[in-house]
Amino acid sequence: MVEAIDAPLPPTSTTPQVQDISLHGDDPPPRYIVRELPDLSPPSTTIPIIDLSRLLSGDEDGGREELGELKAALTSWGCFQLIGHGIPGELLDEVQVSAKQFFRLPSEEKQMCFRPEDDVEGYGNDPILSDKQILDWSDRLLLKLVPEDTRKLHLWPTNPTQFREVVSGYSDELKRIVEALMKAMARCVGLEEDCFLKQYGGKEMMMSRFNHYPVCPRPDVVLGVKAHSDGSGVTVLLQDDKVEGLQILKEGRWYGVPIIPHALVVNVGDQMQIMSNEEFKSPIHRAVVNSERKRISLAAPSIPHDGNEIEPVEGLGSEERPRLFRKVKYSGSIHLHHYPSGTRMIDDARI
Ligand SMILES: O=C(O)CCC(=O)C(=O)O
Ligand SMILES: [Fe+2]
Repeated sequence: MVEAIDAPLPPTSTTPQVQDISLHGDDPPPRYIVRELPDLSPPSTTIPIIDLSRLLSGDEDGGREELGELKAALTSWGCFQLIGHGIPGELLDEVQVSAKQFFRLPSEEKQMCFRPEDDVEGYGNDPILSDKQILDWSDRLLLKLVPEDTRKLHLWPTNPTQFREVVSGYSDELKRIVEALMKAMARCVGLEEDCFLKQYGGKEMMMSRFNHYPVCPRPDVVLGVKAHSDGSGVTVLLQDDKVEGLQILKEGRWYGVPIIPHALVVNVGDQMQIMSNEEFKSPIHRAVVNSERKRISLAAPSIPHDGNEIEPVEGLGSEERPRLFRKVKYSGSIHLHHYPSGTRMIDDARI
């Protein structure tokens, strides 16, 4: 993780896109060299696999068994591979292809999507908040998906032409899945199924972060995304269908997460760790890069509406396990402040 930052500086647009640095095949500039060198081939692990269609089969044996598996996954790894989610494989393939086509365009053609100086949405590299910050070897396109009427469509790619339709279709599917998962997460620890969703106040937000990791001649000294936990309630990640790179930290060791075709990687975020009084873990994870093949991923964090207050739900604290967090007001800018410095908003919320 990077060192704590000093007072934040305004983002600057003068740093080149990683894609452009990568085109020349030069070694990464010093700003990208991490202090803690990544292990490029850690043990691969089968993180738990959860079947959503079984989870939704109610009180039948399969449903109950799957709820037990879900609880085990959330309390141990804080993440799992989701299968049986009902999203057609062709749609997932189209999302991958559309993202790859967009990233492949030369910088001039992505101009209309460039992140404005005063915004977090749009296309750009790791936002720079401090001179000391070590930069991620990735470019990203950040777009709000939900609420639909707050989408900044002027930053959404028009090339490739199918991008908007495909991503909107995927967003509708994600909304359905996230709602079903939030309810199942409550049920698996014996709570009212709406208890987590209620804290979203009916005004949830879902972002999309398209990550592009260009090839790097020195993957051993950079990170695509530095070690972090997500600031979300839950995040649904569509991994590249061919190139691995996601790693998860468990009990002090990094594990590589293998690709399961058309499965989605779901992880608990800090908000859910707070709401569940730390029953569920928000895992530390990172992405490594590759000297031969570029990689993409699409993370969709689902978060309470800016300004919503969240706290551990009633029924999870006990004498042995007192309430661990105070009530906190969530704001997207809190997470953005913490991410570059490698610190966690969740630690500020601890009692
Ligand atoms: O690319 C990946 O596999 C991980 C991306 C990620 O963790 C994120 O965007 O929050
Ligand atoms: Fe993440």
